[in-house]
Amino acid sequence: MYNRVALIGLGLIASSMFWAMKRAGVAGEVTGYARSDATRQTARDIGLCDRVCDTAAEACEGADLVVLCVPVGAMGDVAAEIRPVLAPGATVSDVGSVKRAVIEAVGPHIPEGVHFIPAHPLAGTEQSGPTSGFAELFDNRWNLIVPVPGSDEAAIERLERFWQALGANTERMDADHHDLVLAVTSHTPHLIAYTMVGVADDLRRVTDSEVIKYSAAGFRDFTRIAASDPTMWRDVFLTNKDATLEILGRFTEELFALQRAIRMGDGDHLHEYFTHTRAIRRGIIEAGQDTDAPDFGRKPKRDA
Ligand SMILES: NC(=O)c1ccc[n+]([C@@H]2O[C@H](COP(=O)([O-])OP(=O)(O)OC[C@H]3O[C@@H](n4cnc5c(N)ncnc54)[C@H](O)[C@@H]3O)[C@@H](O)[C@H]2O)c1
Ligand SMILES: O=C(O)C(=O)C[C@]1(C(=O)O)C=C[C@@H](O)C=C1
Repeated sequence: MYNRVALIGLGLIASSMFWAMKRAGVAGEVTGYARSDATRQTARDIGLCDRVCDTAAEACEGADLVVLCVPVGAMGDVAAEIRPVLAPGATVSDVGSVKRAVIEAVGPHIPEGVHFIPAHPLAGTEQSGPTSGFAELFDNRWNLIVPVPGSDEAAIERLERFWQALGANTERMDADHHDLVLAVTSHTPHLIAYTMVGVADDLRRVTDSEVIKYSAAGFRDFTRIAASDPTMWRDVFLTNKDATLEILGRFTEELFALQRAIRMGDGDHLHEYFTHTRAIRRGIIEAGQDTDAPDFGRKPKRDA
């Protein structure tokens, strides 16, 4: 599908892309670059990339697909660095969790004749670094393709076919809409998990290690999410500021309403609220939209 693919930033997403590309046989040579010597050495040691280069420009020379896999806040600098070697007809894409900020940071560095097609695979784990990737990460996951105005249709379709070969389902989305949707489904939930784990840690002296020892599944999931890469998430909140603040504002209002209901002993309010949220979850399962759910494919119990 592409003769030479360059991966810039060799962490969870780039390494998963490499193994998925090898599984699918969709790329000729895959070159890679990471900022630190240690990461480049690890990549060489584990056979991550056909060739690991010492500069981003060297990795991108002659590439017909370049994928920026660095934290969102580093995308602009990397784009400036590789600009001189980008050949007409090549595609530059990225995997950043925020799209408007990446378009603004990278777009100005894309030379005439080079296709710039941002994308965001909705797949990840709390792990990071070159050894954390695996070929199946994108299987049956969405990858949101966010073409900029004037993007070449054939280049977009080629990138979509590429991601589909890596196991993903693709859909196109406008950048601002993407950032709002992700603020709801990913960014704010991460912030809530970080906060909850912080609260538990504040209580550590009272509860000792019992917080973790006896933690139920919900809190354990919070601690998993709160173990995600701090640089990546710092950049997500700094670059998706407006949408995240909007959703956080709404979240806080709902939380205050629930807090008040608890204080006032308003059981009806609580029951009504939880009935409503349960119906939302069941709707998702019934629509077949959560294939990871343990109850996926089973008929939901109506009156449990
Ligand atoms: N982890 C997830 O769940 C997930 C999911 C989808 C998209 N993303 C996005 O993918 C991108 C990469 O995330 P990841 O999880 O693979 O992160 P990661 O921390 O595993 O890897 C990032 C890599 O980029 C390198 N790097 C950082 N700054 C750099 C710079 N200036 N120049 C060159 N290399 C640099 C790091 O050393 C590291 O090797 C981020 O933009 C993130 O928002 C992450
Ligand atoms: O499963 C996880 O660990 C994730 O948080 C992955 C997750 C998410 O679903 O929120 C995180 C950030 C991304 O940009 C895309 C996916």
